[in-house]
Amino acid sequence: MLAALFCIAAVLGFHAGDEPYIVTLPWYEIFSSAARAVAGTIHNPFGLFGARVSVFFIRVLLGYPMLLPLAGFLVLGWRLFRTKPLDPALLFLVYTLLMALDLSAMFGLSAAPFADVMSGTTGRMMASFLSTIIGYPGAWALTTVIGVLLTFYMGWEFITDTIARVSAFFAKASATVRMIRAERTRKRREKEEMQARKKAERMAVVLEKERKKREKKEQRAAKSTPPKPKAAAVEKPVKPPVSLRDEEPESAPPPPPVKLPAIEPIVIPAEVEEIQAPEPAIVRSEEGPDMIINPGVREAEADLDERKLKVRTHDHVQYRFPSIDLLQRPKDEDESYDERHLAETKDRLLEKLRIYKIEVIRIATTVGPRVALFELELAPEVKISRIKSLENDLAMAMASSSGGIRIIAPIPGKNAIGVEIPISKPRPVVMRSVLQVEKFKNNTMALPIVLGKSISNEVVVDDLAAMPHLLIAGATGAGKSVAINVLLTSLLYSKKPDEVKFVLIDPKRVELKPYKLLKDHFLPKIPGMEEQIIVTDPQKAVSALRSVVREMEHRYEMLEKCGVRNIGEYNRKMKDEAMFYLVVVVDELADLMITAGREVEEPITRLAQMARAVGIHLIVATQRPSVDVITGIIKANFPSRIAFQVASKVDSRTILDVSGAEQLLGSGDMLFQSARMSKPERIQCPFISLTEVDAITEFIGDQPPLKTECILPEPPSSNGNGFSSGLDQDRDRRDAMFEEAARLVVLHQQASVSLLQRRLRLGFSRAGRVMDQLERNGIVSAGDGSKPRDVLVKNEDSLELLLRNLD
Ligand SMILES: Nc1ncnc2c1ncn2[C@@H]1O[C@H](COP(=O)(O)OP(=O)(O)OP(=O)(O)O)[C@@H](O)[C@H]1O
Repeated sequence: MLAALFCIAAVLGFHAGDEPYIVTLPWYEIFSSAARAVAGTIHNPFGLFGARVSVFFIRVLLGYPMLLPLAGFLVLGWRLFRTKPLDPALLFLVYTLLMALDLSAMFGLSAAPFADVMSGTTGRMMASFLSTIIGYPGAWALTTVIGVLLTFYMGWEFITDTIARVSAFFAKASATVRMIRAERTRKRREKEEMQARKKAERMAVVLEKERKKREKKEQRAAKSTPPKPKAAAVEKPVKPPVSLRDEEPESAPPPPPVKLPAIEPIVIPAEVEEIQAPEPAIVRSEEGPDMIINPGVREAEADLDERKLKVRTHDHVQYRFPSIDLLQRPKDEDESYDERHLAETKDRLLEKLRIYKIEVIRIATTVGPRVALFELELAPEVKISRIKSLENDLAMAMASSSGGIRIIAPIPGKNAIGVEIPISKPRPVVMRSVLQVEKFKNNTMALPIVLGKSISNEVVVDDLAAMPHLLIAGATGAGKSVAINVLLTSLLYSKKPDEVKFVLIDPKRVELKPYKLLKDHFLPKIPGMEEQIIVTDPQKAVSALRSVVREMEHRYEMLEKCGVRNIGEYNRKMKDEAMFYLVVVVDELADLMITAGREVEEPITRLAQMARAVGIHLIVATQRPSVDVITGIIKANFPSRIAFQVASKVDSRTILDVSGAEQLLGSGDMLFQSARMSKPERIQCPFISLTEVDAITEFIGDQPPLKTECILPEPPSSNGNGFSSGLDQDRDRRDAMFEEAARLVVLHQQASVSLLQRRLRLGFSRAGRVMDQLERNGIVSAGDGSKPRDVLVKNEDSLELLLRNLD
């Protein structure tokens, strides 16, 4: 590589002025005293030797086209240095050599002034030979055709690949710059919003002070008015116009007019005037405090198609990520809200609170995709416990025919209550809009999944690997299947087929059908159930789950051997033998629990308890949120849960431990609870249609399959639960590829899982198992972290003897 680099630099440093000295200086005299005498006059930056090399390449060989094969050598050296497979680099080297010959012959045919440095003696000789035999036009035609054919058949892939890499590099760089800019804008906007909010608060205080001052003046004025004997009622102080404490019964007669001193105009400080800027909007109110409408989060958008779409898998298959254009654009991008409806709702809320004698000093609202959250800050003397006891009454009092009202009392850490109320003009959330954000495009999560949009319109993206398992429950038709499609689609848009695999269990037989098309890319095979790409039979589902448990046990052994604690560390250490993540999706746990009960609960619990560290994660959905399906033990091991609309408070408690899901609106309106959240968060799940799912799966299914098959371990027989005993049986049973693998490692005297993967086209797990069997049978040494194993059998004869004895 260094030699190629030096030659390229020397050729680029070629200077015609050096020629007279060099032609008289043969190679063997380069270190002589005569050479030293001319050294001072050499122009080439690499001295005498550089000049000698450049003259040789340019004058004697092929001229400047020699740079092409030199670049070919450079690529070859680089791949050697990185210990990567050499086949593509060798092909490129042959291509560059042939192209250099062809180009220098072409330049040899031309009469251009620079033709001599572009063709060299060899090029000119080829040109004169060709023109003598087939004439000038014939020679031109032949060299052109050869050049085109060579490029088309040998160099095209490399050229397009290089262009793609370069453009991906620039796209990444520009995305980073855009992200930094967006981040700065976001921070600035946040700061402005914070300032505006503070100003609004200050304004509220100023207004409150002015109001109190006015009240006092009015009271003083009323007192100083001489009493009129026949009009005792007028002695009553005038009630302040704005207060929730204003508890005068509606039937009371209006106070008679009193001549009040002229009210001083309220001087609004300059800074308060600024608040009337559009963000945040303020809804003025004649009764009760003004309402601030929070602007909500504006997500930084990003074009997902600008990332590198064409990638290579570990087994060197080209894979293309699905384009964002397979997803439909939102029909209506109108982000406006109905301010009148908000003001009316706020008035209704205050009216109800007034009945309970609760004073509100500040109101703010955030308008989400389907509901608005009203945050009501209470006067300091109002006790939170009182609010808690009123929670149900308030919900009933505000109840609308469509439901959807949820009370959060108190909002964690605040003396405020939150009331979520459906808005009159819902804003649909579609899959495309939640994927086209910086947050998703530039995420560094192991398994990024989009959950939807929060009430503040923030796109919620979480890492399934950190969750580490997800339970989804809700009544039929509430949006579970759409949510599962959303989760799987998020992973398909961000992960390559060698990074993640799915085991799909669908007792309902219809929901996950479209994913059949992913069989050559994302779905591993399970021995004994090859015909069931998506597992639909409950008994087979048990076997599939047991097979995953085996895989988990096997992965633990691999981590132990490598001396690491989790998949992240393992993949960092064993880059070429990285483990893929495995996501197990069960759509309808109830159907499985009814037919297989304990048999299914056991592997699910085992996986939920242990599989996190080895990159196996569960997504389990059910439409029956009852305790016989979501048992205590399952619940305890699924700290992250999603509840869609359910029929009763009891169901909501079964899923989330709190009520609230019974008040949801359906159609993707959900509550998400994770281990790190104190209260569930309301999120609108994006919508993705079956047509879109079909388009994505067809797009992936049409691509060339991976070379290595991914096969999970054979599940233990269904008699008894013997997971660990199954492991011992597996030790005794040798893989069908065992002998072939043994011959391969002995022939190459090299033992690595990636060699078995590549040469025998085995999946990662299976290759790992075969390697373990080779170790147990004394063919290779035990693995020691990242150090390669030794091959203990030194020749093929000894191996054949050993194999015969094994049988
Ligand atoms: N996120 C969403 N946005 C808009 N509409 C939705 C959303 N999710 C679901 N829907 C609507 O609700 C319908 C039913 O959704 P889905 O099939 O996901 O329900 P489900 O909970 O899986 O029902 P089941 O348990 O019967 O399979 C969808 O066809 C769609 O019209």
